[in-house]
Amino acid sequence: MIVEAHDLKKTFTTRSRKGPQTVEAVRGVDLEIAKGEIFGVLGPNGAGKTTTIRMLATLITPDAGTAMIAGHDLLKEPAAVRSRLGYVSQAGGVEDTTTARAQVMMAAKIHAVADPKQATAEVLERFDLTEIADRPGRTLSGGQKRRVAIAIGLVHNPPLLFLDEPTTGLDPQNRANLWDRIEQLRESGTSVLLSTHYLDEADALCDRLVIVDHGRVVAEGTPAALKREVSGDVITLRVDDPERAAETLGPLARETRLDDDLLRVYVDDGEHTLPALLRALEEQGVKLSSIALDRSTLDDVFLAKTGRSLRDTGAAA
Ligand SMILES: Nc1ncnc2c1ncn2[C@@H]1O[C@H](COP(=O)(O)OP(=O)(O)OP(=O)(O)O)[C@@H](O)[C@H]1O
Repeated sequence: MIVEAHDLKKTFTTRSRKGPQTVEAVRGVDLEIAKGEIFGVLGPNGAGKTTTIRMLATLITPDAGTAMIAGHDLLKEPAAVRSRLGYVSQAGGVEDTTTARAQVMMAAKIHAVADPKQATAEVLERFDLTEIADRPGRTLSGGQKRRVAIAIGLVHNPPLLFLDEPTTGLDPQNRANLWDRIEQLRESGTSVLLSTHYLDEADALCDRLVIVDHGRVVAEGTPAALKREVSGDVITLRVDDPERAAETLGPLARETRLDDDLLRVYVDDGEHTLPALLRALEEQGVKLSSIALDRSTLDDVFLAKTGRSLRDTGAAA
């Protein structure tokens, strides 16, 4: 394991007009990241993803808990931990006035890289940034800035990279480009801890992930295992009498869930359950206005674990 974190906790206290207010941002998180894997932390806004990553990156001190990172104790050997990881914040951390090259070079010097000039040139080339390397940060596109931020995080060649919501705000093309680059990191042996509120990103990129909500891990596993655990397929129906439909279909399903006027029916094999399900509804005189069959998604996992949809929490999917 390159990261083994146990029972991490962090509470923030802020002053407001009503007096001090406390927010339990992280309430006991366990994480185990194997060498060479892309590990995801998926959750809605405010779930505690950034706080968790910042604790593991030595940027804030946990109130409780322990972690070993690349063989070093987070609390006792923070400098050793810091030298073994790259951290790319949500905002990106690219300055407006300095050139991309100067910013990467500065990071190389801070990390006491043996040949900073050479290491800078190499990492810029690796991220297709050589051509724009001598332009100031403010002239770069969103996608280029994100790549510069990753180059800054990787210039000292750490075995572990933390990416906090790396694709938020990027257009689909730049997002796809960054996904490819993150996958290349895995191929080169770098372990990646990635936070995201995008379901498709977690599903496409992560070897394993945790789903966090309100500062706690609510599910953990490979995307496929998590989806299997919830159920194979989901049949989503809009009907005139959802309660009666749910009662009728209960015996045919692993589980039924009513979400406003949408009825979700979780079954092992949707294709073969569908005819029986339609017959049952017809026999009961329930009128159907729409029906859809989907393979289950990580949102179904989130819904099953928390009782709400990740799409409804304000996080785009
Ligand atoms: N420095 C701080 N002071 C006070 N409260 C904080 C601080 N940092 C985070 N919080 C609160 O802790 C909770 C968790 O925040 P965090 O940024 O870790 O969530 P997140 O999952 O990364 O969310 P997002 O997807 O919006 O970045 C939120 O309620 C947030 O307002």
